[in-house]
Amino acid sequence: MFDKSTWIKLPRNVLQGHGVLDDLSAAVDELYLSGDPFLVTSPSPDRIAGDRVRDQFDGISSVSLDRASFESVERVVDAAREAGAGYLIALGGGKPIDVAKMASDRLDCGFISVPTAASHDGIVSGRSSIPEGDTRHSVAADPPLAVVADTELLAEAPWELTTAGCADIISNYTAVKDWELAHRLKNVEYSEYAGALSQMTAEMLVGSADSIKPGLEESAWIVTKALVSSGVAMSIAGSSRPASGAEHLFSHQLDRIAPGRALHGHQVGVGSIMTEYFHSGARGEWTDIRDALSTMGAPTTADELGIDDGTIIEALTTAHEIRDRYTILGNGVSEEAAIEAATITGVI
Ligand SMILES: NC(=O)C1=CN([C@@H]2O[C@H](COP(=O)(O)OP(=O)(O)OC[C@H]3O[C@@H](n4cnc5c(N)ncnc54)[C@H](O)[C@@H]3O)[C@@H](O)[C@H]2O)C=CC1
Ligand SMILES: O=C(CO)COP(=O)(O)O
Ligand SMILES: [Zn+2]
Repeated sequence: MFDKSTWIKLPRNVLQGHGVLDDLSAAVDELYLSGDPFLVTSPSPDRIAGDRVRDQFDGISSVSLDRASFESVERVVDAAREAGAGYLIALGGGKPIDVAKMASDRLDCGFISVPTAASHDGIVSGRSSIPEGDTRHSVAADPPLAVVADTELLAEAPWELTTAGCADIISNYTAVKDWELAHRLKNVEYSEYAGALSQMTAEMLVGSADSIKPGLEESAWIVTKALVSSGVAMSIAGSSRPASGAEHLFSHQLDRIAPGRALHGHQVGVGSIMTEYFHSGARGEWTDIRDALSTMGAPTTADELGIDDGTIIEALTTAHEIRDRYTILGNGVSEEAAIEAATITGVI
């Protein structure tokens, strides 16, 4: 008997372009939602674009968060319940979007993703990434019902947020290699389609490197398209595997040991240089990853991340403990091997 089945959840409307934030209420009308909206944001995005949302939704209640945590999710759930909200609007970077994604799952309602930074590929994905104590949960949640990505707004965001988005996409190269390895060694389920989409997304972004420059709205356009495509790969896979391998474990561990030092995308980019070295050796493709990051202006060294060498080595040797996800790190790399990899690749 044929017993395979799958359920791919994707957004219904994806609006991308100059000034589309002003079409947010029209995009919401198209979804035939009932009840009032509730805004989930964080301080800078609220200051930058909160009023443009409020202007379209009279009297909308809101919560502004400063971090992604299960506590923040509870805060949103309580406040949205109290306000009698019918759906959520997430405005900001990856953190408010992840919190709103999980809260909407708890509230059994939909949410709309309104990124203010092209900094991460959770804009569209059906995963919510939330740290808790010594671990990091990649929680299954529904993807947004709609995405409204205003390239004018995204292009005005600090440039390093866009280079973080580029690096989050470039890390797909090693994430897919880790996924294939886990499939071969541990029989982890692998989707050829999701793996190919994720890898092609990284290849297309690198192919457009010449058009990714500060001050060009086209850069925000190219990077956002890649972030959407990578999020779709995660939705097809039903896991973050196509976009999150050992380089993400390394970054999640840095978030624990050295919180708030560097952006998620920048950390995974540097992680990807070293994990590519583990995959293919000193003459392998780690130089391609480093060069792609550097062409786009993303960090390639510990110094550029603002993180000391010892912390890089600690994160690399303990990254495998973050969660039960088999990668090239296996059961852990020794301190000597970590120092050698970080030194040869010029990270430290
Ligand atoms: N669920 C998923 O599939 C994914 C989740 N993530 C998660 O997303 C988070 C990383 O996303 P980030 O956007 O880097 O974090 P973030 O939401 O903390 O944003 C980074 C900083 O940029 C600021 N910011 C945002 N838009 C701005 C603008 N237009 N102008 C000025 N400042 C602005 C924010 O206030 C914040 O200080 C991590 O927690 C990561 O785990 C990342 C990728 C995928
Ligand atoms: O950051 C992500 C993909 O870019 C999400 O991955 P995690 O599941 O590791 O949080
Ligand atoms: Zn990521």
